Amino acid sequence: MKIKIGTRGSKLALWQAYFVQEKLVKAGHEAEIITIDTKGDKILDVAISKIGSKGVFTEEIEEQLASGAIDIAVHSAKDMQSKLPEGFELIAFSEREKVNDVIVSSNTKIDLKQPITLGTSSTRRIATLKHFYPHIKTVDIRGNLQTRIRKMEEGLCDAILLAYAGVHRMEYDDKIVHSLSISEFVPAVGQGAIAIEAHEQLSGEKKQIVKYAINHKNTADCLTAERAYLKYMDGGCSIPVFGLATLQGNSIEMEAGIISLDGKTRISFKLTDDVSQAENLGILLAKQVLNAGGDKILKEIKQQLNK
Ligand SMILES: NCc1[nH]cc(CCC(=O)O)c1CC(=O)O
Repeated sequence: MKIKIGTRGSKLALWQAYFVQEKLVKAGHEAEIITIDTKGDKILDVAISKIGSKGVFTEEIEEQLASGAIDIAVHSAKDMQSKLPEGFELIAFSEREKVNDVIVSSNTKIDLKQPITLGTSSTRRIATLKHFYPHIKTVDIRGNLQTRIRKMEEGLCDAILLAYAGVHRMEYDDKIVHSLSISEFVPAVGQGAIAIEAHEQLSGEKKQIVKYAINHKNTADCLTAERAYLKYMDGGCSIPVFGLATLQGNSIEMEAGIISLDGKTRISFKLTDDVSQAENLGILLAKQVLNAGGDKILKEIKQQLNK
């Protein structure tokens, strides 16, 4: 069976598409990669949070899924909205990479205790820095990893704050000067995992092939909890919420929360349950976070981002 894989054309997106292609080929199938340009790839001079996060990297790809021009689309799970448009679903998640954030720099002496300037466009990272490292300045930085590193070396900032997964996949491990702790920088929902999106019209046979070749059950269970949290919080990737689930045997533990944009208020809870309750766990955490003042933070953030 031949599977047509759609992907954005960025280096990281292509790495992920080749990774999926290789798994399908190893499972005995043919797999072709088709690259698709999206709004998010074309608009490079505006912070994503200001374009409006809704589907900037997915709209054009979903058109191709709906028409059947491609069978599946490969995405970073982190970039996927919590509510997909009608007719689309995530049918598999690959085994997750290390989930932490890292500091990348050409200067090995970067010291987080100093008042340095870090490049990042993520509201979660900016708010987390304001909370734990208020003396650090941040500057908006866009573009792929290669572009960001060039901007840093040209003097825009001292270092960049990124997900380990992307840095590692792009083979920039030697520029990592710090690994950030996941107790302070709790990652974004889905960080480090690759998601496979399909349209409901995809044949059952192709869906099975893809699930069998790609899906990693532990990762999928964790992502079920995390994405239920994100959905209940009504958040996309531009809201400073975080959520990380981990599995130990049949027990799933999840930490989730939200930080106000000024970094002053950080709400976080941890819960554990049986893995069969993954979705409920995410919803329960969202209810706790909202009740503890997360609802107010969310409202403020939505007002600020809409300005
Ligand atoms: N927000 C963009 C994005 N989407 C996925 C990754 C890296 C791979 C991953 O986290 O799964 C990145 C870059 C980053 O946040 O540093």
